[in-house]
Amino acid sequence: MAPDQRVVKAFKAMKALGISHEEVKPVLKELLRVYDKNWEPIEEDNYRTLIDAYFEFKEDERAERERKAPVSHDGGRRATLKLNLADEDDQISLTMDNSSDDIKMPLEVPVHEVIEPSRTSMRNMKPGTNPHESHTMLSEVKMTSNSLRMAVGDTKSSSEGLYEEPICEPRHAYIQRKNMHSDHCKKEIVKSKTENLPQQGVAQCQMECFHFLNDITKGSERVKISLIDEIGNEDLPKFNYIPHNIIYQSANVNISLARIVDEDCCSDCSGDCLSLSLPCACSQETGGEFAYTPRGLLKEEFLRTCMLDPLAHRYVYCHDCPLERSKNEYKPEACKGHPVRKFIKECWRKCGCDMQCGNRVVQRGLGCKLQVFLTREGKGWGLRTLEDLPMGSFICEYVGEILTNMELYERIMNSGSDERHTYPVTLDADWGSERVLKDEEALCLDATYNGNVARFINHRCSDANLIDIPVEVETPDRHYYHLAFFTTTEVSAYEELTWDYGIDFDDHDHPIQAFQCRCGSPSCRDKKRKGKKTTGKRVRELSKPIEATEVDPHSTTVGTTGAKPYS
Ligand SMILES: C[S@@+](CC[C@H](N)C(=O)[O-])C[C@H]1O[C@@H](n2cnc3c(N)ncnc32)[C@H](O)[C@@H]1O
Repeated sequence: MAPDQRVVKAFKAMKALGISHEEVKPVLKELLRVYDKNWEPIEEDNYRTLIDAYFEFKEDERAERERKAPVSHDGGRRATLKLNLADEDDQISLTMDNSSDDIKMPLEVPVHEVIEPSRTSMRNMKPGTNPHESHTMLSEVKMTSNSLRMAVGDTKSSSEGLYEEPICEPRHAYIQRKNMHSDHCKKEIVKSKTENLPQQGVAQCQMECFHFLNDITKGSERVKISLIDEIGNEDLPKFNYIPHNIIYQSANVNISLARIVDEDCCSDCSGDCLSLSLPCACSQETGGEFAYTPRGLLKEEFLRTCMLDPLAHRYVYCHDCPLERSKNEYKPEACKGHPVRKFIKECWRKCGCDMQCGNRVVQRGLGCKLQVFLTREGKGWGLRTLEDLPMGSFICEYVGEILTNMELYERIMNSGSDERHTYPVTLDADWGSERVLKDEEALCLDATYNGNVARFINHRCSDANLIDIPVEVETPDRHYYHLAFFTTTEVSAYEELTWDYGIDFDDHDHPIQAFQCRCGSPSCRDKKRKGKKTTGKRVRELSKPIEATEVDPHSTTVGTTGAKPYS
């Protein structure tokens, strides 16, 4: 029988990646079965689906081997197979003569369509580098993650409708290193993906980038987020991607329907609450008007109020501050103050409207095309948009482990001094209205070990293009809320997304050491330390602790947009 040219082409594309057709065959067969013999989704994007499926199959095979091994380090089963390749029945037959490797390729396969190995990555390999280094690096993270998996609202937002997969189970990033030459010279194959790159840039990227990961989210978000290193000399980030916050241990987060009273939701609504002539109960938090426009953007007026100069915020001062307690349980210092912040309240599960309701923006998850990239200014990895964004666009939430401040303090104290910490955020936007908070109610988010894409957002003093806003998504309890990033201005494609962490570079008492700021802002607050060795600690803090419940802090020194990292 004459070979099916589509099969031949698919094998050829995979062979260019060093994958033999014997290895590809079962994967292709299963894909054809899943897609009901429809080749289009398989051929799309230079066989992207096939490549993904192949690596996933390999990964799962490896996991299965590990599972069957007598000693298992991760103590449990790994991700279930996306494709059921164990099924030996040949439901789809591939009309390809696989007795020979010498496939007669159709001439029309354009060379540039084949995903090629990176040519420059060799230069980047240090002597003695383990060819599976990046693979291992990401595996290591996996082993620590399971014990922390008490998910809060941990459901997968989207899976393109094809497969069900456990969202928190880590999967290897799509980067493979292989021995390519008989002289054992190690050469890296970067399985580049085209999705987030302009077409003409794809081939260039494949030639020139040192690392390219197709999707750091492991399929757990609605959109893929790639990672690209065009510079070299930086290890791949070590962390476990989670799309939703996870309780680490002691945090008290009560997400029960019983907590939501009828007045706090719109059970009588249906469809889209934004289309109502009279806004429903869910708009009360924002003064009887929804915070979002029908296009899903934050209303300019609301945004401007949130962007007020930090000095214009009202501050509350606790009588018994949990933050100070976490630093010194027996002799806590006086409260340094917490800004009173505006909240967005989205419709929640008891509401009658549907998921497409315009008042459900943050809870629908990521929607923009984003990319993690290695910055040229020496800030490490950063986050950029791959599309033009209007002002008020929702970017992502800050997702991490929910810790009590006590737990965070201990974690920081126990971590090595050379460990790069992402900046945790304290969820103190409404501490003033609560009674004295118990330790398990004084919470923060830490994305250092488990987090989402927000952990890559770098700091920029004063004129950052993102702002973080507290959002009630599923509980009226204000000691736990979501923190969402929105653009404060129009942002062009390929611009870095930044956020003002609220660092006081003069604070030397904070447990997390400050970095030397390379934000490049004309209003950089770290100017005086430029060129000096950094020894200071970071944090936003007020200089004037007052033992009162609520104070106007105009006379205090503050450097924050509000939701500051641990302070
Ligand atoms: C939340 S992480 C951001 C992602 C980080 N760049 C990375 O590679 O994972 C915070 C860390 O990024 C670096 N960073 C962020 N903003 C910076 C800035 N403006 N200047 C220098 N380093 C910065 C610091 O090392 C800081 O500890």
